[in-house]
Amino acid sequence: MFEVGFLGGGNMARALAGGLAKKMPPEKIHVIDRHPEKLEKLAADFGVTVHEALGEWVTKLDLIVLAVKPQGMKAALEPVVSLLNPKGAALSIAAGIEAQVLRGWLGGYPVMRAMPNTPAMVGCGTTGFWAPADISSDAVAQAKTVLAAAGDVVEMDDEAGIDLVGAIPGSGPAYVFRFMEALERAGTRRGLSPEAAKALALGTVYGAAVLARESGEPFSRLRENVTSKGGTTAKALEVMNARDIDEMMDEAVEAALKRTAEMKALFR
Ligand SMILES: NC(=O)C1=CN([C@@H]2O[C@H](COP(=O)(O)OP(=O)(O)OC[C@H]3O[C@@H](n4cnc5c(N)ncnc54)[C@H](O)[C@@H]3O)[C@@H](O)[C@H]2O)C=CC1
Ligand SMILES: O=C(O)[C@@H]1CCC=N1
Repeated sequence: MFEVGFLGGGNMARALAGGLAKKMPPEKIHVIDRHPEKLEKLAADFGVTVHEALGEWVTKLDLIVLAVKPQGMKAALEPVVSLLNPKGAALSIAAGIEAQVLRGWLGGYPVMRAMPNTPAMVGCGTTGFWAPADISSDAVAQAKTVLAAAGDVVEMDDEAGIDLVGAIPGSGPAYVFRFMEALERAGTRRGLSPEAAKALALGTVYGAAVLARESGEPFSRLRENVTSKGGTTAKALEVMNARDIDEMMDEAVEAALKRTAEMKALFR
């Protein structure tokens, strides 16, 4: 079994390490973070090996997962370079920093990229994964093992696919939560208690998602199943269509992609 280390023990690392701890010996999962309280919680919850400082342990890692915020990545990698296991590889989950750039910061070390999302915290992640052609099959298999422990993994043909994964399932939970907030507000405005409004909005989205997944039907068919001719749903959908929800989502995804391009340019 391989040894994996997470550089950064924040939200996403916690999600991935927590999932992985159920699939492999947790002591083979290492995490370093600047916040001792995050490390204590990771060790207590999952039994993973935690470190407050870099050291010899890094030299034994087969896979190092780069899980700090993009802005702090370059500084975080500098002291790591001299400790890297020459037989290993890196997997970055950071948005907007290209593999080539990371590879440069890591002195030529091989770098794969992934874009997870926060539902990974409950094992329901949707993660995009891409590996350059010169990465060893062992490293690819290890990276996929790490990512698959937190949900579905979709392999991308090229690195640009990672940007799209970022703009759809990566940021997407926030789009859905924003919709849930709006539905909840529509309830409270009409006199529902906050608890009831929250439960109704959550049940709506949860039930719709499970139905879509289990039935495998096209979303349009599922929508039609709800929409009786001349009924209430049709009237509500008329309002949404009049505001052009397709155009709105398209613009939202485009804005996320534009920001990714800006970030990539900043880090080049
Ligand atoms: N939150 C999300 O929905 C998604 C985040 N990502 C990416 O995942 C990465 C991590 O994001 P989050 O987990 O949300 O951030 P976070 O802020 O929760 O975690 C980052 C952690 O890195 C630690 N850290 C920073 N510099 C360090 C250093 N030099 N050495 C050791 N630890 C250090 C911080 O203390 C923090 O705990 C980011 O690059 C982000 O782009 C990717 C997909 C989705
Ligand atoms: O907003 C962000 O930059 C990160 C990347 C995908 C989700 N969160």
